Amino acid sequence: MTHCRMQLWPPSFWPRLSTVCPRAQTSRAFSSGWRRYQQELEGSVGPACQEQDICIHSIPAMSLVSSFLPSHLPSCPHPANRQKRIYRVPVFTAPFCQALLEELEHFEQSDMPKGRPNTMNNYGVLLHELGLDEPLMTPLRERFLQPLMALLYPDCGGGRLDSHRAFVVKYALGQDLELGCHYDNAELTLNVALGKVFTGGALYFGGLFQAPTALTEPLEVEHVVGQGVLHRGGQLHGARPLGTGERWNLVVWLRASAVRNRLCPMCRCEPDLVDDEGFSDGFTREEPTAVDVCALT
Ligand SMILES: O=C(O)CCC(=O)C(=O)O
Ligand SMILES: [Fe+2]
Repeated sequence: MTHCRMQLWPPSFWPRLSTVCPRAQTSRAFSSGWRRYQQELEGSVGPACQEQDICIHSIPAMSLVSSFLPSHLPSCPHPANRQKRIYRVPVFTAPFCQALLEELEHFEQSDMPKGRPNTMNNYGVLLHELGLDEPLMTPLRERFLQPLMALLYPDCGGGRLDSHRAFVVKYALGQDLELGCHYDNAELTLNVALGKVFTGGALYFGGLFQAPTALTEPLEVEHVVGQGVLHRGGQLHGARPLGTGERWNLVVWLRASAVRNRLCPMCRCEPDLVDDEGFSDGFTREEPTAVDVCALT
């Protein structure tokens, strides 16, 4: 893609990153961003990107396949299992996945402070730490996932998604290999395979955790690079052991405060809230409905 309207990293990050990621080793997207940054510093902004550059920061360049657009929805999501309401959808093109993987590896190798993606995975990247939450994940949720989820899961808050926790999980020999059976702190989840080359690691799905059924015959779903698997957060699932190679998947826990404010998806009780920053866990304090006293007679 040719668009490169936004910087890949907040400028304050870049001088440090350039030390840990020598330019020769950076991806085209990063290099073009770096070029642009240098030009801006010098006060002479030249052409933003080369034709072949892939910029992962702006929606037009996200390489989302056109079939993801709502107008194509009826034929787009492929039910991996109708009864379990698990769907497969194309999300990213292969070059986009490649560009994103390169950025993830640069970040992994850098000495930037890093949090764990979640309490279960030890390896991976939080998208907001990479600077990709606002420019990439929020538009992905608002413009692409919301209409899709509203159609597929109206009863789970699919039409009322208002926050997310987005992270990439990484599996490799000597690191995390598999993921035990769990449910997500999410009303709905998108899991997109980014690569690389690997064997094993299939996702498996059981019943809803609210109505546990034994995992005697779980549904196995193989990864396809660029494709996403959609499921309800409460659907019990896990990942089979990696055989060989490295597996990286983008996971977006989608949250609807209108649902979780009443029923916490983890403890199944009404939540007891404490103040926190950012999206936090996706709960909100609902203001009491205002009454227009002037209108009362
Ligand atoms: O390993 C995977 O791709 C699944 C990750 C997952 O289920 C999660 O992080 O909630
Ligand atoms: Fe999960």
